[in-house]
Amino acid sequence: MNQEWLALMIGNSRLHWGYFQGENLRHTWDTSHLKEVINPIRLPNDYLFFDISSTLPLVVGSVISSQTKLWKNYQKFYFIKLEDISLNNLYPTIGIDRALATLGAGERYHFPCLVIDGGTALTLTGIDSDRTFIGGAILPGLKLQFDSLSSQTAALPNINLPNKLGDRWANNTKNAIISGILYTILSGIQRFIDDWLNKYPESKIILTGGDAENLYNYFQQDNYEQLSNLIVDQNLIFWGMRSLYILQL
Ligand SMILES: Nc1ncnc2c1ncn2[C@@H]1O[C@H](COP(=O)(O)OP(=O)(O)OP(=O)(O)O)[C@@H](O)[C@H]1O
Ligand SMILES: CC(C)(CO)[C@@H](O)C(=O)NCCC(=O)O
Ligand SMILES: [K+]
Repeated sequence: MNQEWLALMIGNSRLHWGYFQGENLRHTWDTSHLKEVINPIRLPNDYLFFDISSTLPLVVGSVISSQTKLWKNYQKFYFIKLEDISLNNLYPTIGIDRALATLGAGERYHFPCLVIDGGTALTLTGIDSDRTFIGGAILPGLKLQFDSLSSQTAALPNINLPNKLGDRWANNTKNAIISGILYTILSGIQRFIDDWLNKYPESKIILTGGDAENLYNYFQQDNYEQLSNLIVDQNLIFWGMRSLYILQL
């Protein structure tokens, strides 16, 4: 079946969109949060824009209820709730983005899996081979760490995420901030991964979210010995939505 549908993940800093034909994810893009629902939805297709009819089914996951409410009059609106996710032992307040991403990761790469989502917040979420949630962690994401340091101090400048990891022992302010944040995050995540792989040696480790590519590159520059076990996949949440929605097509 090739029915078209839209997937929308309402994240903390922006909206993440996916355009599907049946099971095939044809296009993904990000936009800023909406003030109102504009009709029709505009799908950026490389340099062109074309409009999607508002009758397309829209599958929505959201961690921001005020953004969800904007869609209440949309015709074919499927809102994903935690109860829809076929994973065991999820705690009631876990973010739907974490649940969807781990579901998508397991469906795509097999369970057990550990998902590391480098978003506004950085989260780790681990699922075992019985699709049971084992546990996870939440910390400020990369950009948030840089932003909060500069906004709460007088002398520390705001810095964009660098491509290069740089020297651990820095000798200017900018590089000291980069070193402090990045080396600390990397060692912390490595400890989580190593611990997880001790328990679940056959597990996949999947990086996703806005910072996934950067994190992978930093791990590479740091010569992380588990690099070959890391996968970058920006579409985990969409794979999770697909596995739920496809049943209804
Ligand atoms: N255009 C962009 N806008 C915002 N963040 C970006 C952008 N490009 C890369 N990033 C990086 O992505 C991170 C935010 O990730 P993402 O967009 O996945 O977050 P999010 O929308 O809050 O999603 P989630 O709520 O699922 O974490 C930031 O730490 C930032 O460094
Ligand atoms: C942790 C975030 C902000 C990551 O996007 C989101 O998943 C969320 O709002 N979670 C709720 C709290 C929890 O997951 O325990
Ligand atoms: K909050």
